[in-house]
Amino acid sequence: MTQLYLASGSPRRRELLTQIGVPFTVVSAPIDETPLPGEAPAAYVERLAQAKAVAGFAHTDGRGVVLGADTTVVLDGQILGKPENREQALAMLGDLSKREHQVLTAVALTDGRRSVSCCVSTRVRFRTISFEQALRYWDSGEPVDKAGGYAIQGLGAVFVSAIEGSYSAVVGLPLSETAELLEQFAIPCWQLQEDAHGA
Ligand SMILES: Cc1cn([C@H]2C[C@H](O)[C@@H](COP(=O)(O)OP(=O)(O)OP(=O)(O)O)O2)c(=O)[nH]c1=O
Repeated sequence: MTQLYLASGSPRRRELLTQIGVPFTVVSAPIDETPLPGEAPAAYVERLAQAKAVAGFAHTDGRGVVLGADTTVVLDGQILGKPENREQALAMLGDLSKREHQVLTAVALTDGRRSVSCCVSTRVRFRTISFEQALRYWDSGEPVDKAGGYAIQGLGAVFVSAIEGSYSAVVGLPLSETAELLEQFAIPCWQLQEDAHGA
């Protein structure tokens, strides 16, 4: 069986990959996440996902497959990354209030010879967020390491009035598309533990 490596420090991505029953080993390979001048958001997330996979591959024995992913929030064509401080987080939440935005998540796989990737776009609509709510939300500690300053899987769920597309992509890894990419490297999902069904 091909060994899968997850090049990510994100606990969300670990949980999501575990959810679909794929065994993996985490490798840490931080990269520079600065957008290139004039870079389109979809090109940006796909480039970062590929860069994470390639950087992770350097930390393996060269015989496995490495998965990298990147998530960003896009509003009016602008990339909203992780807020660097309270002011940035409050500004992001204020901008997202009562509007629809896109969440882009790209996934890339490489085995050192062949690389595949995809980018998934999901539409998320927020209800009105008051300044006081944004302040309290910041104080919860949740926005700090999340693209766009919120977590749909956490307290931030109360802001989400509608979603069109992939929920798991918003959290950090589009599971249906990831399964398809894994199949291209003959890595199946649902690798049940033998003792899980009494075998
Ligand atoms: C919009 C949104 C983002 N996020 C998270 C997913 C990502 O972890 C993070 C975006 O940052 P990323 O740079 O995509 O990922 P990361 O730095 O957390 O992890 P790594 O690069 O090591 O893989 O925002 C949520 O958890 N929930 C949400 O609703």
